[in-house]
Amino acid sequence: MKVTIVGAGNVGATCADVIAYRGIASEVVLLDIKEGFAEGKAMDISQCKTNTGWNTNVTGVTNDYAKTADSDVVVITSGIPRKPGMTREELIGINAGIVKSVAENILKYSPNTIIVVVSNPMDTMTYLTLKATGLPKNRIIGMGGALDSSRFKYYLSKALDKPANDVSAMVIGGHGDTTMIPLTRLAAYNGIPVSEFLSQEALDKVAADTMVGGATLTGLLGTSAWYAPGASVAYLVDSILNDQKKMIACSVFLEGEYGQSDICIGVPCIIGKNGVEQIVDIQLDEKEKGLFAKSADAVRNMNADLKSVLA
Ligand SMILES: NC(=O)C1=CN([C@@H]2O[C@H](COP(=O)(O)OP(=O)(O)OC[C@H]3O[C@@H](n4cnc5c(N)ncnc54)[C@H](O)[C@@H]3O)[C@@H](O)[C@H]2O)C=CC1
Ligand SMILES: O=C([O-])CC(=O)C(=O)O
Repeated sequence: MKVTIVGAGNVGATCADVIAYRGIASEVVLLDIKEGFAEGKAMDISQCKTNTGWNTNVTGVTNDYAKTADSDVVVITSGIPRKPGMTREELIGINAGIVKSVAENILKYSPNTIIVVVSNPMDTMTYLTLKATGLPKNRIIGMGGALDSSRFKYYLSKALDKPANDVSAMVIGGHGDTTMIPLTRLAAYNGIPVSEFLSQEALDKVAADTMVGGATLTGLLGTSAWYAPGASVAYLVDSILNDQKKMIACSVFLEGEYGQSDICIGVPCIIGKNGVEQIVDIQLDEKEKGLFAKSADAVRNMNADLKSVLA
């Protein structure tokens, strides 16, 4: 199984590293526009092989799409990250052009691939990729919910003072500081609702911390996060390549689900060898429905800025 990762920066290289050492794919190609950069990252990652015991073939190329031919999955992480004080939405001006041209180049050599979009603003970049390529909706997946849900579980585990892997929880909606919807009502500690253990005030703080999880890290690091983002992409790619049919919150094209159409936004999906195999359309309560509609409005407003790129 072959995975191409476009953009060998912080997120792309981390994703390649996790895919390699976990043996998720047999071949990983890193592609970057910066001369020699992807080659260097691939070499550095490959020199881990003998001390960490894995065999994935990791190579790097400078803008040579021929080397990405016949990829089963392509991950797009190319573009700029935000700096402290910025929103993800402010990246659209530069990233839209990059994502569109990358998606078009990829399809020349991998017409049957499944594309995972990571570059921000991710929901809008996912919509752009779908519209620009005309690919069937099951083959375009935006990664955001897997990461946001892992942050939600992290903050819940801190509040509970219990292991994160004993917590089950999901974030849906847009991948933005104000558009994420942590589904607190459905979060559980070993099957028991977290409201049995935490006050409403504590739960509200967990949800608020989750929503600004990326901004908090950007403030601390000076650029946006990469370890959890890279691992979250690898988790999603694993479910596709190894047909695991995991339920993962992903940004996908909606046609009536959750009362929305003509938009890519985070909802629970079954992810397998065909990409998005099912959108899990659960019943939200009235408050959650309102939040989802508001989140969709914000994402749709952002999509309107794509007019010139899609013309
Ligand atoms: N969806 C999500 O959950 C997350 C999204 N992101 C987003 O992912 C993107 C990448 O973030 P980082 O890896 O931290 O940035 P980075 O700056 O470390 O890496 C980006 C790489 O893209 C390359 N690049 C730029 N234009 C290119 C092109 N036309 N073709 C090929 N490569 C190109 C750059 O040379 C650079 O190496 C950002 O837009 C960031 O906001 C980051 C974390 C999580
Ligand atoms: O915060 C950012 O800009 C990068 C990102 O999407 C995340 O880490 O959630």
